[in-house]
Amino acid sequence: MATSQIKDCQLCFIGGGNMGAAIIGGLLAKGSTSQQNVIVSEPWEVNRKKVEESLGVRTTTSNIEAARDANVLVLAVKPQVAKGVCQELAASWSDSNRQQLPLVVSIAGGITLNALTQWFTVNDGRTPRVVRVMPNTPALLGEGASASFAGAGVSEDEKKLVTELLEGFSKVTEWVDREELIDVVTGLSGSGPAYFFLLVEHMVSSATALGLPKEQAQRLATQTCLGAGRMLVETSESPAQLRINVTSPKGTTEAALKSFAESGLQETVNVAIKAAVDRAEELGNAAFASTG
Ligand SMILES: NC(=O)C1=CN([C@@H]2O[C@H](COP(=O)(O)OP(=O)(O)OC[C@H]3O[C@@H](n4cnc5c(N)ncnc54)[C@H](O)[C@@H]3O)[C@@H](O)[C@H]2O)C=CC1
Ligand SMILES: O=C(O)[C@@H]1CCC=N1
Repeated sequence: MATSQIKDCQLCFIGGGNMGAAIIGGLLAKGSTSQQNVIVSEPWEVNRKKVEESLGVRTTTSNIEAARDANVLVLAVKPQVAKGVCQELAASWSDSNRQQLPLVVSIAGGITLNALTQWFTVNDGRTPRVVRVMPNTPALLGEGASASFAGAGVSEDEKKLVTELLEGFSKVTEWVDREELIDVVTGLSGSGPAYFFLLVEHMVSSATALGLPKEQAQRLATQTCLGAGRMLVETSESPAQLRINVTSPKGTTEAALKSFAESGLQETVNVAIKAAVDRAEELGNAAFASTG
C-alpha cells in the first residue's frame, strides 16, 4: 500500500450511522485525519445530513463514488446489508480495472473474513486485504476499545496503519490471534457500553423508587460510574481489590453484593455475553447464506 500514515490516506466510510459517525468524530477530534480526507456513503438522508453538519465531511449516496479514491475503506453497515455492498464495490472495481484495491477495515458484527473475501473478489481473482475490527461507541470521545484480526495477505505495515487508525478513536487497541475471538470481543466491549448504560438505568430507577428525585439520582449514578471507571484505569488495583476496598465488613455494600450473588449475577452475565457472542456468529452465518 502506497500510503503509510493515516493522515495521508483517503478514508472512505460505507455507512454513516452510529458507529461510522462515532469513529469519524473521534478521528477528527484527535486530528488523526482531516475533513477533506474523509468521505461517507450514506443512503439515508437523515444520517447523511447529520454526518455533513456535525462532522463537516463529504458525503454521497453512492458507495462506488465514495470508494473511488479510497486507500482505506471502513465497512460500517449492518451485517444484513454487507453482502450487497461488498459485491457492488467488487463489481465496480472489476469494471474499472482498478490497480490498487483499498485496505478494507470491516466493523460489521459477525461477518467473517471468509465471507468478506468472497464477496469482495474482483473478476480477475484479486481481493482486497481485509482487517476485521470490533470497536465501540465511546470512539466518539476518543475513548473507544477496539480489537482486530488481520486476514490473509495483510502486511505488518498495513497492521500498523490500522493500529494508527484505531488509536485515533480508541484508548485500547488489541490484536487477537484467532478470528473467532472477534465475536467474543463483540460480546464484551462492542456491546459492552449498552450493558453499562442498562446498569445505570436500573440503579437510577431503584433510587428513584426509593424516593430520590430522578435528576439527582442520574447525576449521582453517572459520576459514580465515571469515577469508578477512572479508578479502574488510573489505579494499579484489580477490579476485585477496588470492590473489596468499598466493601466494609458487615456494611451496606456487603449487603448489596450478597444480594447480587444470591440472584446469580455472574451466571446472568455469563449467559448474556454468550448470547451476544452466539448472535454475532448467527448474523455472520445468515449473511453468508443469504442470496441478497
Ligand atoms: N453501534 C455499535 O455500538 C457498534 C456497531 N458495530 C457494527 O457497526 C455496523 C454499523 O452499526 P451501527 O452504526 O450501529 O448501525 P447504523 O444503522 O446506525 O448505521 C449503519 C448505516 O448504514 C447505512 N446503510 C444502509 N444500507 C447501506 C448501503 N447499502 N450502503 C451504505 N450505507 C448503508 C444506514 O442508512 C445507516 O446509517 C454494524 O455492522 C455493527 O455490527 C460494531 C461495534 C459497535
Ligand atoms: O448490537 C450490535 O449488533 C452491534 C455490534 C456490537 C455493538 N452493536
